[in-house]
Parts: sequence; C-alpha cells; structure tokens
Amino acid sequence: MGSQTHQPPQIPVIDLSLEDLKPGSASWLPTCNQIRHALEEYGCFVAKYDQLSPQLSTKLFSQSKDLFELPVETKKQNTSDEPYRGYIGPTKYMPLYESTAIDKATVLEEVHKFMNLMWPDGKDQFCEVVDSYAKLLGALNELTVEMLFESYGLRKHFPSLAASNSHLLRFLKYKQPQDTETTTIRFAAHTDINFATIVHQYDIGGLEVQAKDGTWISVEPQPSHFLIFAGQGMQVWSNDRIKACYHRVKVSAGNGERYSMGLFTFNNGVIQVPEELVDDKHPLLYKPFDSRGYIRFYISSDEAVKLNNPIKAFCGA
Ligand SMILES: O=C(O)CCC(=O)C(=O)O
Ligand SMILES: [Fe+2]
Repeated sequence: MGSQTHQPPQIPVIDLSLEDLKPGSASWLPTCNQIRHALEEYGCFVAKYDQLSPQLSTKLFSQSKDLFELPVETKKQNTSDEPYRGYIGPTKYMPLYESTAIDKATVLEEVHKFMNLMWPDGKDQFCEVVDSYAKLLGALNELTVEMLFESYGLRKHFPSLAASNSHLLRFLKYKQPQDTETTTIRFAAHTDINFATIVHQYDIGGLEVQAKDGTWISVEPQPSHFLIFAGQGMQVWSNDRIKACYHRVKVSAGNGERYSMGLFTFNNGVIQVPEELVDDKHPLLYKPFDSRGYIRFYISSDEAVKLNNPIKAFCGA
C-alpha cells in the first residue's frame, strides 16, 4: 500500500486558446463542461488564453507603471458618480494599495477620455495598448459566460445578458512592505459584487482563492494565464449552483511592487434565475436582481449585513 500524501487542491487550468472553440466543434461541449465543473467546485478557474500575447501584457503593465507614477492630484481626477469606479488611494486599512479604473473600457472613446484626463498632452501607445487589452479580456469574459450557459443548456439566454454587460478595467498596484514587515494580507478576503471578474497577475503573484474546505490556494502568475472568478451576480443567476469565490491578496517584503489588472463585468439590467435552473432539488433562492441597485445597497449597508450574506439580504426569495 502506498502512503497517501495530502495534495493541496489546484485551481483547474482550462485552455480557451483552442482555434476551433465554437459551437458545434469537437472541443466546444467538453470545454463548456470543464468551465461549469470548475466554477461549481472552486468558483473560479485559470483560463489559458494565448490570444492575449505576453508582448501585449508587457506593454500593458509598462503603461500601468507610468500611470501610477503620475502625481496623486492627477490620479485623483479620475472620479465617478458610481461607487467603486474611479481612483482609490491608500487607506489606513490598505496602506500599500492603490488603484484606478476605466469604466466601459471596451469602448475606445472611454479609453481616450481617460488618457486625456491623465495626460492632457497625450501618451504614446496608451490608447492602442489598453484598447486591445480591454477588448481581448472582454471577449474572454463573454466566451466564458457563453460557454457556462451552454453547459446548462441555456445558451439562448446569453445574448440578453451580454447586451447588458459593462466592463470596468482596473489597474492595481501594491507597494512592497517595509522590510520590518513579513508577508501580510494586503487585500482582505472578499467576494466580488459583480457578475464575473478576470484577474491578471504579471510578474509577482500573491493572489489566493479559498477552496470549499476552507484552505487557501495560491495562484502563480504565468504568461497568458488569467484567473476568472464567479462574482455574486453569477451566484444569483445560477441559483447557488456556483458560489461567488472568496479571494485575497498577500504581498511579501522583498518581492518588489506588485501590479495586477482586473476586468470587472457588471450588468446594467435585472438578472433573473432562469426557470430551467429551478426544480425540487433547487428551489428558487433569489428574486429578480437589479445589479446596480445592489451596489447602492451594498455600500450603504453596515458590516454586519455585508458579512451575513448581503446578496440574500438584498434579493433572497
Ligand atoms: O489585486 C488583485 O490581484 C485582486 C484585487 C481584487 O480582488 C479586487 O479588486 O476585487
Ligand atoms: Fe476581488
């Protein structure tokens, strides 16, 4: 009898670079089912996506570094009437964290508007690089969600959801801790309040996701690897077959500054659990869900409500 060593669970890596990944092809349904299985088991998976090349990633993160080097007064000009959209500077709780975002980033004019605000005299390559990057990540999100719907036999519902999608592209930076500090959590455990998120780590990892048994799994950066998370919107849509994924970021002293990117897909309309996902074993858990209304509810709720399942408090059936 061989000795049994306990292997920590690994987040599945799913190849979405395959050329014939289209409805009807040999790889389509098996890959759809892999996506569904990974999301039901882990609330996330790593997409291998060669369409977004290492060269484009290098150019994108070089633009991101330039962006964070701008004076803080300039960065603060990126404001929004909507919560969670503009520049977020370091706080008492997250002293090493900084981020800024472009709303509707798959629309070239929005990227231009952002560039003009940050660099009124223009910025070489910013728009081309960010536009290509955002469009590829947007396409990766749409492909993933379409394939997930397909695996439930519900691809017909995809176009109406996709029509309400809005993509927020967030640039994130974590300064390295002083050398007196050890590895510490820099972004506390949370689930995302949107439908789905893609996180792209560049040269320094730190992202961890929580498995069902409570263990934390570290996700290492690799060229053309993108981590795709289920957010609370996907949890509602799937009637809890998929749970929003808990994740956090740890940064170690001596690792250098960490840069990452997030594509947060929100929806502008109302999300409803499809009737096909409701049966005796899966009674309806959610009323129709107005995702923008939920964001307003979430920011105005106290910590107790947030910790005790805010999505159920907002639209539980
Ligand atoms: O910085 C990261 O890599 C992830 C950030 C994150 O989870 C978030 O902004 O919701
Ligand atoms: Fe997150």
